[in-house]
Amino acid sequence: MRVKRCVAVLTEEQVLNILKKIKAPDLEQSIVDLGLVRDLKIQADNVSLKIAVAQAGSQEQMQVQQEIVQALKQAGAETVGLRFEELSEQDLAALRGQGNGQNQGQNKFPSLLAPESKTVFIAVTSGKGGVGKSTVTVNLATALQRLGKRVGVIDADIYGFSVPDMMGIDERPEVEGEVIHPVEKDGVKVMSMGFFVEDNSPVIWRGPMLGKMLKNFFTEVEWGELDYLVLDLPPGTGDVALDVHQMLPQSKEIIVTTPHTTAAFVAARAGAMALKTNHEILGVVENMSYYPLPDGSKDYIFGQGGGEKLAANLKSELIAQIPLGQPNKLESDDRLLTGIYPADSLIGGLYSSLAETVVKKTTN
Ligand SMILES: Nc1ncnc2c1ncn2[C@@H]1O[C@H](COP(=O)(O)OP(=O)(O)OP(=O)(O)O)[C@@H](O)[C@H]1O
Repeated sequence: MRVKRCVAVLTEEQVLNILKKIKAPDLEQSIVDLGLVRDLKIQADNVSLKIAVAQAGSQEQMQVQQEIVQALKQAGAETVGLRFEELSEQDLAALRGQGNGQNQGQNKFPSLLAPESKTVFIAVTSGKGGVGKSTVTVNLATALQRLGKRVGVIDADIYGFSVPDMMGIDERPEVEGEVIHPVEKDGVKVMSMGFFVEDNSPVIWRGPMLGKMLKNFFTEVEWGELDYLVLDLPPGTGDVALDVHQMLPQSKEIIVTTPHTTAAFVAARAGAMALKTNHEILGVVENMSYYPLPDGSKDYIFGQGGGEKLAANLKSELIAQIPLGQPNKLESDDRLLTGIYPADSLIGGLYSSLAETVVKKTTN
């Protein structure tokens, strides 16, 4: 009798995670981080992919081949279709440079990823889009800067990079030789994936490419000394979130939700990932909590309790409840209207309190 094997269908994320552990022979870095995995396709329990190698047909290639097939079959793939393509001399030289990127970076300027770096990383995440993750990122960063901290922001939300717009940034980073200088706005240093997109055209970047970009943001960008680096991650638990978890094991997290219970339920997944990867959750920020009425009462338009419930679920704390309100342009302020709330507004004050809480929680 023929017994049909019951196999789990792998997702792209799972496959990339498995491949991440496999190193390119003479580059000493993961084939995924180096962007050597191409044309990945998964159909039922068949996985097919192309790998770029230094030298086709070499002993190293065969070794990588065996490692990949073995790892994927062990994880449940029935068949693994592997093709190879040879890297050009130019690509190879660039990758060799990148392989040592961290060391080169350390020679050029101290890397934020160096073990002696004192920078506190805070990843701002959410379960779904549109809950105000970018708004919280830029306003928390600004509030920390107002407290006198040296602050940087990385906008890694590739599907909706809104940080430059929210901060009123029109310029691009300056590139000097091999060094990239972040854009500085109101004392906050900013790098955004959006700086590398022309005319707001849609970008289709695959996971490994994103990871590479993000890594370059740490190793090729001269941040100077920073007390805090706040990262705006794409919503959900995709590749970039995973990259950040792996690249920044010391990163702490803030989870943004709205009071709506469904939003909080979805956000719990992002929180569960943080817990699973041992990232400390600083707390939950509930955004759009209520609409403040002129008589001082509150209208809970989107319901109540989502933030509280999520915090309890994650054994964390609700560290801010931000009401609905447009960041107003001050009469005296002739700058463009941005997404930053003025320090003396109700919401600006709430962000100051949030920044104080964050400082308290991250200072020993
Ligand atoms: N408290 C608030 N009151 C009023 N509008 C808000 C508030 N918070 C955010 N917004 C607005 O809601 C919209 C979505 O916010 P934002 O871009 O910060 O969300 P997001 O979670 O980062 O979304 P995405 O992941 O899709 O980029 C923006 O237009 C923003 O100005």
